[in-house]
Amino acid sequence: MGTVINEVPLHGECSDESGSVCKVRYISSSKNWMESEALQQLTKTSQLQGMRFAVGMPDLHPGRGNPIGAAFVTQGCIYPHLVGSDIGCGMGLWQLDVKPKQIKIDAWEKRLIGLDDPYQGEISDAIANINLNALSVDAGLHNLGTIGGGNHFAEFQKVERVFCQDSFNALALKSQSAFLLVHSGSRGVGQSILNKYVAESGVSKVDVGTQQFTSYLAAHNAALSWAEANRQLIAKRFMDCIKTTGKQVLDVNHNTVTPLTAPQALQLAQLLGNKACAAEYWIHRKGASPTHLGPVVIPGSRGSLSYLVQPLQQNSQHLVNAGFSLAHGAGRKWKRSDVRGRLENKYKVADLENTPLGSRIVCKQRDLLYEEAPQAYKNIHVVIDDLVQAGVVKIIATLKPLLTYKTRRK
Ligand SMILES: Nc1nc2c(ncn2[C@@H]2O[C@H](COP(=O)(O)O)[C@@H](O)[C@H]2O)c(=O)[nH]1
Ligand SMILES: [Mn+2]
Repeated sequence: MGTVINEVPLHGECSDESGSVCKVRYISSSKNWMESEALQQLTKTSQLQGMRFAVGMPDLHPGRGNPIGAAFVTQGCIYPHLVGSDIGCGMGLWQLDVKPKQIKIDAWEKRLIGLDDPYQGEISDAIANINLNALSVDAGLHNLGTIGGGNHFAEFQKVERVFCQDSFNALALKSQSAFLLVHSGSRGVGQSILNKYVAESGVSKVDVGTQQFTSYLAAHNAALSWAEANRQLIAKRFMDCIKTTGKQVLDVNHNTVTPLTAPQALQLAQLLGNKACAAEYWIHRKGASPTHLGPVVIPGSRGSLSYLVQPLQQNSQHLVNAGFSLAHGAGRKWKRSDVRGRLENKYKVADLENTPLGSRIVCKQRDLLYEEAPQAYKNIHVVIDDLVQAGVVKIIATLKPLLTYKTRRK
């Protein structure tokens, strides 16, 4: 264990403008695909003022200036642009009251209608937990219950293999059930919040305790509730379409900024040799799942397995080393703009609408169908193995895609 934790640069320490040191690491074995551009972005971001600890996950890949698949701990300030525009994007998993054997892919595909359109039903229950005033931007409720574009999706899955029966049972899961994995976030709401607090003000660093800090954080927290409500309504709409019911197994956000818990802050202060007030630590997760909120699903792509994993609490040193965070997916291997050129001559649209695992894709946008091809993603098995080697997770089960819904809009 530990051989997959790499220090960046040679001794893993960068200093910000104030001269304070930030430890920088990434979790990756030699088998994993890791782009130098992603590591450069990790190092550059770690040099922001107030940055104390930066950890790249095995799914680390380049973003627009800042990498995706990373956790950044600051002290005394936060950076809204590191959370990004899709505040509260996350993965929710539902166990359905239907068995994979009962799933008729052709019939189900036909029944998934109207899901890109605004939800016409009653939403008062769905929005009950959202602090709409705190959002401080238009609540965008016409988008609630819709997946959105990019790599967001809703996917029917079945259990491929159970690795840890005890943990599987503890979650009251049944291997004979079908599952629904929903990946979506706060849609336009998160983008509006980012515009309001960063683009419009031109300020990227927000000091803890300022009025702007209090107001951004309230909007951010309301956007987390919006995103969670969105995934719940998406799941309800999908279940309604196929006339089934189900129960939520988990729901974990991967784009957030939150305070470290008191025990985490103490552990990190020890690691950093920092005698300053540990309570001031804030952790930004951009495409990274937390390790302290129970099991998470780490998906690969529409053409590969997803992993249900349990973060390991036994060895807290491993968790602090990993920035109390996990990969949130396989991570992009190819840039969106490159994929079509690489695959267009090899695969027709019809080829991409089915996967070697036997699953079906609903995606009527030709460009998106190519951009999201499984080949564009890193190898999920290697990403998961790196997390296992780093001592931060155990595998509970793997899930296999049956039907992935992206959009019917052309
Ligand atoms: N099972 C599926 N996994 C997918 C699909 N499209 C993308 N992905 C994986 O999800 C993460 C999400 O990344 P994010 O940065 O947008 O939050 C991505 O890294 C892929 O590994 C899919 O259709 N099905
Ligand atoms: Mn996401």
